[in-house]
Amino acid sequence: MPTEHRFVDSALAAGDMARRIAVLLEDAIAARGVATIALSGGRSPRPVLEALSQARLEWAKVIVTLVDERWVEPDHADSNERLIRETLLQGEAAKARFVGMKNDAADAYAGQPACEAAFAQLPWPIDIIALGMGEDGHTASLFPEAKELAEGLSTKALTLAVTPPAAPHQRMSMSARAILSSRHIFLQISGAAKIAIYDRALAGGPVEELPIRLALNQQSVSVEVWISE
Ligand SMILES: O=C(O)[C@H](O)[C@@H](O)[C@H](O)[C@H](O)COP(=O)(O)O
Repeated sequence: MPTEHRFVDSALAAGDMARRIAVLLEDAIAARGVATIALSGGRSPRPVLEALSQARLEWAKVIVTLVDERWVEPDHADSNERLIRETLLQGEAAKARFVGMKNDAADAYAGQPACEAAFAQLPWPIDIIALGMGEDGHTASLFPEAKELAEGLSTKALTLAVTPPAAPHQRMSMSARAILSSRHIFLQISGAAKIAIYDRALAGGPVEELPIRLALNQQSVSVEVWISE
């Protein structure tokens, strides 16, 4: 059962999540000399990333990477790398090392081997994996109707290319194996529609129906959820 942090206001939830991330990054640096965090894209993370960017940490000892990426140039409006650079990697936090997913390959499928090689160099397990969730129950870029979903849930690889059934752009995504190769999973849930899907996911059922279940219905990695109306 995940640890839930409930707030009436998403801004308060974002500030609390950022503070908790900063504490765990500090603990990781104290314990191992380095801290790693993998971040999701989309709209929800922005206030968390802006708040985290203000944290007083030894940022040069932090590695920041992505849970997934849209296969677009890093200056594209939909790029998760662009989101991270614009919000988190500012000021002192710009000293962190960023390991992105997008490379020069023409498409995500051609780009996957180089991305996999780069991810294999990260110091696993990742200290914190920050997930979002769509209203279809997807997380990372593991979409319920994607043809690569079964691969994403079963592969030993850390990354895979995905063509979302409805969302724009090919994606590079962490696999379920990569997401569960972590010390802490954080999940942001906001709004009634997502809360209903979250509750349904918790009630159990096939992970293929609601891929967020890969994180919620397991006991090996601690899961904390920030829930706001
Ligand atoms: O690249 C992405 O879009 C994310 O990694 C994706 O999995 C996101 O977390 C959900 O789609 C929720 O997105 P919102 O926060 O915008 O609702």
